[in-house]
Amino acid sequence: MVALKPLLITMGDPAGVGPELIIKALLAGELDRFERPLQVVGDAAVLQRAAKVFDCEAELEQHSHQDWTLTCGERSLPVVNLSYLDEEKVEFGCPKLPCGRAMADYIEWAVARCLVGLAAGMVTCPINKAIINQAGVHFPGHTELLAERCGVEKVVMMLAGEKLKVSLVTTHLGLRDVSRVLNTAEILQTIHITDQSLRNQFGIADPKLAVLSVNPHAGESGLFGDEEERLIAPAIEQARSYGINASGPHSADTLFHFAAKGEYDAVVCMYHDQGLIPLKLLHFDDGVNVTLGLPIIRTSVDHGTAYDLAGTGKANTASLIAAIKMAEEMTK
Ligand SMILES: NC(=O)C1=CN([C@@H]2O[C@H](COP(=O)(O)OP(=O)(O)OC[C@H]3O[C@@H](n4cnc5c(N)ncnc54)[C@H](O)[C@@H]3O)[C@@H](O)[C@H]2O)C=CC1
Ligand SMILES: NCC(=O)COP(=O)(O)O
Repeated sequence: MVALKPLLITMGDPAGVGPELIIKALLAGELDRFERPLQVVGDAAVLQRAAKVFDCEAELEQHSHQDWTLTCGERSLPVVNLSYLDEEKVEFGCPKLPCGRAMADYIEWAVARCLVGLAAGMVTCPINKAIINQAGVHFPGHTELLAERCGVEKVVMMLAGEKLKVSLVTTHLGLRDVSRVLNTAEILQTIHITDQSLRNQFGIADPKLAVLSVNPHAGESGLFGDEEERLIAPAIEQARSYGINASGPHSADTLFHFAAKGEYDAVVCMYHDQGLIPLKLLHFDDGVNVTLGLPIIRTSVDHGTAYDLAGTGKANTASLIAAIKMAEEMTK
């Protein structure tokens, strides 16, 4: 039998909840349920320290320069060790510069491994976007970094839960810049990539997409802005001419009520918070962030570093588990 390629889990910010989520999921036996091997990409000593949060002694065994095994109780976890952070520099809940380079290195290693076909996909734990930038890695998030490393011009950030899926035309930028950068071509690409991914990766035969407006009341016939008539409606028209079942521009205030009842397979949103507020209202615990349009599989937790919880063991593992399950589904 051919050995299954591993799914890589990047540890995220060593000062955030990523390390303890991995350990908590491991101790709860959640990671045992996967047939496919999992490999953590991070810092073995930081993971060992995270085990102490759960009063669990974790042993480390080094096999080669990078390959380690972390054993907590009955369970073991292979770790690709990419950093040797000084414990004093990794205080729980206190993001620091040396962690910035380390968390970028975990992502870089994982994406390179996926691109050469040595891993089945990557699941990411949260990073601190400000700190990776301060460390000289100039990307606003995983999504943009991965697009660049994979040589893809347009990818789509989708946040997915059982009741609601949202995909975003614009991602990490200030609200005042949204209208300035919105354009018909990118709206159309977002609709197209969302449609293709729902068909090919989520197994939905004829996805029904709702495309949102950006202004109140869908612009009220131009009284509150003209992006709907000028930019969004032409994109929807073109998408429909390609056979995509897209409608809109819908008023964002009412549309989510119907989408959450199952009337749409996904909602195409114009900016980050437009989609993420309803998504997190419904799926705060178990939502998954998935990057559509990449040549590799990448899913992620839907939340951030949760510094207020780091070191308490209280952070919920449901989003990490859902992200691993989704990545596994996408390999099929
Ligand atoms: N994919 C990624 O790498 C993401 C990274 N971030 C980064 O995270 C940092 C903090 O961002 P915030 O806006 O504070 O969002 P956050 O998600 O870290 O925290 C917001 C609130 O949600 C709670 N929370 C988060 N995850 C939780 C979990 N697993 N279980 C229980 N409660 C949880 C936190 O305790 C906090 O009260 C920022 O630097 C941001 O850039 C934010 C979102 C995604
Ligand atoms: N709020 C979701 C988010 O910002 C995710 O960013 P990324 O690091 O996955 O690009």
